[in-house]
Amino acid sequence: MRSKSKGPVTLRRDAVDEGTTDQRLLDSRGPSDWVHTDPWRVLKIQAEFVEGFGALAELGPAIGVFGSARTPRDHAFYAIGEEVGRKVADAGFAVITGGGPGAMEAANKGASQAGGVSVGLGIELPFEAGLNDYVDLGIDFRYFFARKTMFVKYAQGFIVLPGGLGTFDELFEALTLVQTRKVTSFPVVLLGVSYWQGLIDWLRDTVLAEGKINESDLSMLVLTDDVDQAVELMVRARDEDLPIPPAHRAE
Ligand SMILES: C/C(=C\CNc1ncnc2c1ncn2[C@@H]1O[C@H](COP(=O)(O)O)[C@@H](O)[C@H]1O)CO
Repeated sequence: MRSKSKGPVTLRRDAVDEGTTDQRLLDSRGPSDWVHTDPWRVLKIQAEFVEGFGALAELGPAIGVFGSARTPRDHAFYAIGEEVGRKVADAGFAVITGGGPGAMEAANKGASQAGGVSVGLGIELPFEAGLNDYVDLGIDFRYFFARKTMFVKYAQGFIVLPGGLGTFDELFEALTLVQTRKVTSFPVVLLGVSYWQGLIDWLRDTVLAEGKINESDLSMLVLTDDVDQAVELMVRARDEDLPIPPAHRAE
């Protein structure tokens, strides 16, 4: 009687199939179009989560720093980004950025040169930029949503430098997750009063006034030019588990 075992499964008579699982795995002659299908993509997505969680699980307290990929190295906000990275690292946090150029590079530079943990969560883009030179622990993601999960899972607060669409996306993702209680509250500081004031005014005078957000949503945001104040807020939230003090909230 023909009989075959496949793991816990026993096959007999006509149920017996040809070859072994290993043979099928190692055979390169079959169709390969399945690598372009969604089930295969799901496995790649899973792999990104596994790699990300594996690399960051033991990171310790960390602050996410967002900001424009286009901030030139000779711009004042590049220097401020370096100061943020350095002071956040000096306060005992790892710095997590998008790993790209501009404000991200500045924050990674400050953190790395201060001897801190400088993390970059890069993203595959059509215009290849690669991880900046100051990323000491880098992970490259294919999928934006997997990468964004890493920011909110491993950062305990966010400092947001002036930026464009990518920065807005990351900022509003963080705010939405707090608003919908998908994450417990964390401090969010907008650094650069003159850059961000217009957004705060619009949020208060239009969005809040029209009842599209609550006062508590707006009060999640702290607006300042003072890097020390931004870092102090992160430290207080970590050490004292304090809610954001009302005096620091955006007017
Ligand atoms: C524009 C150029 C490269 C872009 N490279 C990026 N690498 C990593 N992360 C990026 C990149 N661009 C955007 N991001 C993410 O969005 C935020 C900045 O976006 P913005 O539109 O510039 O504000 C940033 O925090 C990243 O996480 C070539 O110079």
